[in-house]
Amino acid sequence: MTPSPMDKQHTLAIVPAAGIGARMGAGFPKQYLQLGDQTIIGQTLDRLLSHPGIDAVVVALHPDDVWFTKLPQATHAKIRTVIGGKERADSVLAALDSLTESQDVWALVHDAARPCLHHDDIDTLLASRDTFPQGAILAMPVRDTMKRAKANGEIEQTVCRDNLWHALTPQMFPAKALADNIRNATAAGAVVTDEASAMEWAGVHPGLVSGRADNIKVTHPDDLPLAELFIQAQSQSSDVTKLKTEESQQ
Ligand SMILES: Nc1ccn([C@@H]2O[C@H](COP(=O)(O)OP(=O)(O)OP(=O)(O)O)[C@@H](O)[C@H]2O)c(=O)n1
Ligand SMILES: C[C@](O)(CO)[C@H](O)COP(=O)(O)O
Repeated sequence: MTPSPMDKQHTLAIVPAAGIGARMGAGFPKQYLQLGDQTIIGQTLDRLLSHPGIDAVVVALHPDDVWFTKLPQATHAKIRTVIGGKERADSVLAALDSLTESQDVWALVHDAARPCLHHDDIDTLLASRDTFPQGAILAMPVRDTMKRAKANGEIEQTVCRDNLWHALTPQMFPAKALADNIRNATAAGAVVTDEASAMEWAGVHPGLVSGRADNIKVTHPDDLPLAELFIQAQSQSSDVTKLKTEESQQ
């Protein structure tokens, strides 16, 4: 049953963090690369742990992970950990299956590799439950002309970009429905690269919630300096906001 939009929404963040970061080529999992004054996953967890609308954070870790316990966030009272799986969907499902809450809860799934998540985006997604009780995802409309490539590297065709969006995370759904649909979709051999894919497989049409362009996924080496710039810009903006608030209170 979908939790009522009017009830206090018990919301758990799920952070798939069991990947090895092959495309980054760092020699260790990219979520433990330095970003600003933290690791990438440390930035991500701080943003989730500090949001008042998130009641707990379940992190799915690689079975051979030796880094997580060294993080300052590892001992936070709101943090739980599980062992992830072979694919991202398996890691998300492992986290969902670990939930012991008796009441219906919402799962807000966010990639560890998206460290620039802004509280404004979390606010907007949480608020979307009244509009999209079936669940919704943060996303960004495609801005560029889209091309499909041929195997030889030439353009095969231009793809119509009308109503095309980039799926981001967090993606938020009723936890039980999400678990059931990931389990059934993957068992049926469906390609499940995000939570919405599993819900769509079950005939659900999740909502699209426009998100910030700085919510990038750190995937390749050239994503890291960009994430650094976004983290610095957000920090300076937050400092300016704090100053303005202090000035207005004087
Ligand atoms: N079996 C997996 C694979 C990925 N992830 C997580 O899913 C998020 C998005 O995946 P991606 O950016 O592809 O990370 P990696 O799988 O580590 O990257 P690569 O594909 O380059 O190995 C990451 O936070 C990653 O840790 C996971 O929890 N379990
Ligand atoms: C979930 C996701 O970030 C939405 O864009 C994306 O599908 C993750 O893909 P990846 O290949 O696991 O990084």
